[in-house]
Amino acid sequence: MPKRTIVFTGGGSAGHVTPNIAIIKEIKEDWEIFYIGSKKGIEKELIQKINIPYFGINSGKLRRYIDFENVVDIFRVIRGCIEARSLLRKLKPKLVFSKGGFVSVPVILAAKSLKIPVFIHESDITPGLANKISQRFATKIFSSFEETKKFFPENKTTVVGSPIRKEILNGSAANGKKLLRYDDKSPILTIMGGSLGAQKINEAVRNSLKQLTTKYQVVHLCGKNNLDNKLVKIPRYKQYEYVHDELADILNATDIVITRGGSNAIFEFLALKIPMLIIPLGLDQSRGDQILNAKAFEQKGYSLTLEEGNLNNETLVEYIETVFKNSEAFRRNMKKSPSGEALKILVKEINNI
Ligand SMILES: CC(=O)N[C@H]1[C@@H](OP(=O)(O)OP(=O)(O)OC[C@H]2O[C@@H](n3ccc(=O)[nH]c3=O)[C@H](O)[C@@H]2O)O[C@H](CO)[C@@H](O)[C@@H]1O
Repeated sequence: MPKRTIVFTGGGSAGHVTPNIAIIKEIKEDWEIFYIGSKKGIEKELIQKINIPYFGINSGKLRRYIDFENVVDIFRVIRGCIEARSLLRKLKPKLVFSKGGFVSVPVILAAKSLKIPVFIHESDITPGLANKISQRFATKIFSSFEETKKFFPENKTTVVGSPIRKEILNGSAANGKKLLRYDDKSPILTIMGGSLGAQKINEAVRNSLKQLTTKYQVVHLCGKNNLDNKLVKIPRYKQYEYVHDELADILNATDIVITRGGSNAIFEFLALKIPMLIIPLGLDQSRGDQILNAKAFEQKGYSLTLEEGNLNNETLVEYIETVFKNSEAFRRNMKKSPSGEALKILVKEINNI
């Protein structure tokens, strides 16, 4: 029997791509898979790395306010819709699966116009603008957080959790330590500033390196173009722009983490039971979704939150100390969290279409 065809979309940041990758890896034996993303976004590199045919379309950044760029972007979105429609007519998918991000909007509009069913997944507590627009065209909506349900029509929304790439759960701590050339004696502290890095966290970490490296062996995932060559010789400090296959081993070797409040990252740390200090992106740079993600995790006793407005060298060291002291309690709470079935549920829903 010929394989059915599915088109995935989503991009702009890794958080709108890695859950798609988790699903793609599970269904690739049974489905013909294509990806529609932007021409230059991070999704292009991530998807080509797993050998899935990739189509780049025009897409405009969606903003909540009106300015000249916005007007130009409306034309880009229209061009994107035309391109997506012509691709979908050619590929004839049974389903479009979207993880959100602005590139997904033209794809979903095109799918709707061709009567192709659309599933969307929202990772954050409050929906992003793309998913807010897309929800009315979606056949089914899935979310990571229970709290998200109220933003979507009840009859088509299901809370499933966050689909996590299986390899993340199957890493080896021993291989991670070998890769880092770190020993078993001091705890390993990993810093992940979101897939695009995080300037303010990078600065605070680098200004506190003396204190941090005295106690911890530090791994700093600092984002593209954020390496600091002056620091390469510092003992017990390793920096990477972005890690791919090595991430699973590094995380499995990690004792404690400093992270942005990006939903996928924090659900991965939860699945691996790594105590977190979450420094969410502030309201000046986002709609505040990470602050809510962080609060929800803190309330459940998985993490501590340090708001970016209060971030400096002293508070960073002080808060990380508190997380370290409470690691056992955090781990105990994380062990009680509902087990991650998201991937299994989504694969089943896709196969049942
Ligand atoms: C600035 C911005 O808009 N951030 C949003 C974006 O974050 P961002 O793209 O940072 O998203 P997440 O933290 O959710 O996910 C990052 C993903 O990248 C992976 N990773 C990261 C670093 C690395 O070196 N290797 C690697 O594989 C992580 O394992 C994770 O799977 O999408 C999230 C999910 O909608 C939102 O919660 C964030 O608010």
